Amino acid sequence: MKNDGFQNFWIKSTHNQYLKRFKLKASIKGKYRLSSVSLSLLSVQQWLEEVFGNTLIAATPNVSAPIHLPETIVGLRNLSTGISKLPPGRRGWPLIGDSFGWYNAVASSHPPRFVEDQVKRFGRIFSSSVFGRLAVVSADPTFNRFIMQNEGKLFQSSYPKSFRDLVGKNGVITAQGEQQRKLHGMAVNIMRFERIKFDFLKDIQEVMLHTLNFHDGQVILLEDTCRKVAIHLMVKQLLGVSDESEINEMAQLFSDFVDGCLSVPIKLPGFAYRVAMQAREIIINKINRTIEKVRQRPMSEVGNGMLGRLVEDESLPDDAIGDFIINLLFAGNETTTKTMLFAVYYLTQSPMALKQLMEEQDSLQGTSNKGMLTWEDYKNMPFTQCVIDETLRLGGIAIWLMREAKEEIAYQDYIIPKGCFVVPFLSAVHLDESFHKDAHKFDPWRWLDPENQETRNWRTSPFYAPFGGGSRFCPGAELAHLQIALFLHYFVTGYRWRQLKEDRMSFFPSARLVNGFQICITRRTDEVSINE
Ligand code: HEM
Repeated sequence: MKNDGFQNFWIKSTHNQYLKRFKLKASIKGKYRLSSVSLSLLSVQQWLEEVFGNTLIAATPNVSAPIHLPETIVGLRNLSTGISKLPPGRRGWPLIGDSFGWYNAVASSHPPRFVEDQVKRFGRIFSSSVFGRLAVVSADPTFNRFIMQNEGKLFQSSYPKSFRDLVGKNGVITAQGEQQRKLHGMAVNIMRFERIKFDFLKDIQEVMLHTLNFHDGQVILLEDTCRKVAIHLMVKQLLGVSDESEINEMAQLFSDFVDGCLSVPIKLPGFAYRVAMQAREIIINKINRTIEKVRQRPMSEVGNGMLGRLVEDESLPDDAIGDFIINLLFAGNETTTKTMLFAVYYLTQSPMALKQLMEEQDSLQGTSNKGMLTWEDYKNMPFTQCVIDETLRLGGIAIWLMREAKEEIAYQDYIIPKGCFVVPFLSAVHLDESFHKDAHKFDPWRWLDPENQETRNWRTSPFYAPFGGGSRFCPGAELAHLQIALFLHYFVTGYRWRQLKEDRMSFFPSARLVNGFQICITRRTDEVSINE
């Protein structure tokens, strides 16, 4: 069998078999050392490794191919025993895996359709290669809950290194174990119900009145408007800044930062990732200066901003506060922006729902000063809440979660290898006809049905989890609901609109409408019906 330090083997990789990772790695090395296209393929591999922070796995489905392996790495006697049972699936081409399939899926208006196709062939839990990493994907509500509930024990979140560098290692999103739990607890505390009620209600409305200010006939891209609203909310809520020019400056920095988080991580000048890195540095410097200022002020003058409260609490060292704030910014900004945008998009397509929502909002009387809504008003918007819940179900803002197996995990008949990427595909469950009747229809009324109340509970329901679950459950969920409801209030009571350009959803690099939802705005005067 010996031949120049290499041995010839037939490695079989079928849907149900997974060749242990080091062997595949060895096979890649062996293979490309003998390949005439080695250099270009290797550089692609290195680039992807940088992007995804992991070694790529090449497995050729349903093919038996001769692969040359360096004798020293192989340990071939283990080959027959080192095969474990992965969920069935399709892993695409060597090296690139099923990246094109996944890219096409997320760039389409409806990524779960791709998952649906796999589910039909392989079942609700299947294996794949997601952007070059061997992955187990789940469209199974029970398994999704299992993954989320076992965060930190069997699974942990998994992000590319470039993303971790940008959001910072001290932030709740990238932190693991004890540190994650501590930071998560702080985020929950800072956005807890009573605080939202007293601290945020007025601030949010001030931002709405300031940013939703259009003249008759104005043409806008609603996506830009929603982004502006969300960024202003963040600046105000996180930093407690109220000076106009400072808000604008921070809004620009925040916007650059968020764009970079969602871009390809090219560190060259002019690229969004580099701009975001620079924005990050300036934001952190500003936060540090603000911390100094807060410390010099008497307690009573510490503002409403979360930063002020964090300094007051004294439970985080200064150098961790910046990362903490930046994490909240990332987690809350894009999600809120897109939910506001998609809600208006769906309402535009559903005149009945829009009419009912407008009637509900028109009927609310701001009882406090300057016509602002009170907490009681907010609690009196049942249909608006249904619209938000339905937008989150159908729009799929956080379509999937990114996890990694911390150890080899046995689930049902399957073995999930340690290090394997694990993807609870939330929106595949949200759009599954077996769990939601007419799942592809925008039907906010479904949430009024008494039979659906258990399903609707986004804290516990396996069938509806727009805010995730387990120890990473979104600490901003209540705040997000409040912000979106108030946005809808000020938008529909102040304006009517006409869509000017066809649009469709895409989910790459993040959830969006490809044309930004171009609309022409008309100020509402005293009419009450949009169907006049
Ligand atoms: C409609 C809007 C929102 C949606 C759909 C949403 C969705 C989610 C989801 C699905 C997760 C779980 C991520 C995971 O398990 O990996 C999450 C986590 C998180 N969200 Fe939200 N979110 C929204 C708004 C917000 C807001 C407004 C904030 C705060 C300003 C926020 C802060 C966070 C944080 C800090 C985490 C990380 C928690 C952790 O890893 O421990 N979110 N969100």
